[in-house]
Amino acid sequence: MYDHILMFYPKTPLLGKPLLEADILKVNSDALAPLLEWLCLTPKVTTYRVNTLRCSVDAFRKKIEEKLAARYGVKSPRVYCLPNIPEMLCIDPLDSRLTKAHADSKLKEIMVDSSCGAALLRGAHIYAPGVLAMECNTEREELVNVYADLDGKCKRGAVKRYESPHKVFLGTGKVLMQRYQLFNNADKPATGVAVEMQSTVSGVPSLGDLSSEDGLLQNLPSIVCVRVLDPQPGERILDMCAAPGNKTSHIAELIGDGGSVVALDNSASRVRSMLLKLKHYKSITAHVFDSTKALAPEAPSAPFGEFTAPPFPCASFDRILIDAPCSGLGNRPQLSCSIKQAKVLSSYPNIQRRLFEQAVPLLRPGGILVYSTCTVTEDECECIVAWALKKFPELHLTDATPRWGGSGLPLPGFATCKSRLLQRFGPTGANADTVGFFIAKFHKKL
Ligand SMILES: C[S@@+](CC[C@H](N)C(=O)[O-])C[C@H]1O[C@@H](n2cnc3c(N)ncnc32)[C@H](O)[C@@H]1O
Repeated sequence: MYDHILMFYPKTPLLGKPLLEADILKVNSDALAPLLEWLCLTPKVTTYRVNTLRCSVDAFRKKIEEKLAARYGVKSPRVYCLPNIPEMLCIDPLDSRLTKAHADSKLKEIMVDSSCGAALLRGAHIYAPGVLAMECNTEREELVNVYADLDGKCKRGAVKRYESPHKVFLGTGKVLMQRYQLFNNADKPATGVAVEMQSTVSGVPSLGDLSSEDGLLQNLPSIVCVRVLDPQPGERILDMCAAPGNKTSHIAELIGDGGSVVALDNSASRVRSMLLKLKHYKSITAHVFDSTKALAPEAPSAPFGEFTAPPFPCASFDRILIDAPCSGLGNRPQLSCSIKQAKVLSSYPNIQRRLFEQAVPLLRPGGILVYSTCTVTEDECECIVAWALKKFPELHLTDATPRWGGSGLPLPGFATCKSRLLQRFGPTGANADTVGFFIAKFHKKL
């Protein structure tokens, strides 16, 4: 798919860390190399979720099409909906003639860090803090080659061209801020768009983030995840790890803002910004709270209106989402992974299991529990499901539909018919070129 990129492009986000790589898929080790290479590549399709409480999908589609037409004219890519998820809009990549495969030797260079590089491959422009280095005498409006520094060794503000075997060409951009604006004032770091991307090697249109109260730039599996939860009007729904609230708002929209959505997160700053973002939704209440303590086991069960804050009595909720804290290794493109130690990876299953231990009694018999992660490790995905089914005989695994991902990976002692009920977004089996993600759906027996 990327054979037109002749220069260095990473084949693993964990360059030089083979032991960490091996921890990702311990059982399905044959699938590791293609998975790592896939993680380095950019998903081609961009997705927005329309807030259907405020705006019609057609009206939001029109806004996107106008932006695309202003930028790309008749060569604008297609904007379309998918079956089963009418609130989602997809934007195709650009015609391959508009993608930039090679650096132009006549242009100067700028360097960005790998996370900024990943964002621009997905259509972002370059904000001032993302620029690591810009060559001397680079003028405003000048076109430059943009490279990412995968080693993390390029010095901020460097004047000379940065040379490294691990710098990767990402595309060309138009300079909007010069060196003196970017690097000369340590007391007041520059903000705003520093380089407007013109074309990238990924072919994803460089539109920046068009999110507003009417629509949100959101990865396809995150949208599918709330559709799998399938919230219904009037229900009591718990979102145990809610910030920044992107799935919480989707839940509220699907129930027509008529029901009760309780959003918990243990990060006070993240809950503060979530509250600001979600203030227009009547159905949502948010609390700074450690969800591993969300259950009040001794509390007598009570009508829902009688308990307004956590911890909650048993059987308080009709549906629960555990969108768990995880290693985040499903992020794409990952040019270089920030996790350096195996012990960081191995810390997540512990908290994921503790969240489950609270969620199961909090769910009413007959209720629905969805477990999701934005990662690809067996330990945080299929192994957690296998553990939960053993530990909680009252849980019954059900089909995670609508289905856009592939099946779960096989594990010894875990029946294939069960793996097929899971949704894993990876390099194989999925019907969408998107980020890595995992979804499991459980029904609590009556
Ligand atoms: C994957 S993010 C959630 C993303 C969110 N569901 C969304 O779609 O916008 C995981 C969240 O879990 C929160 N978290 C981590 N440990 C937690 C705990 N013990 N209790 C509650 N939230 C926790 C983190 O602060 C983080 O915001």
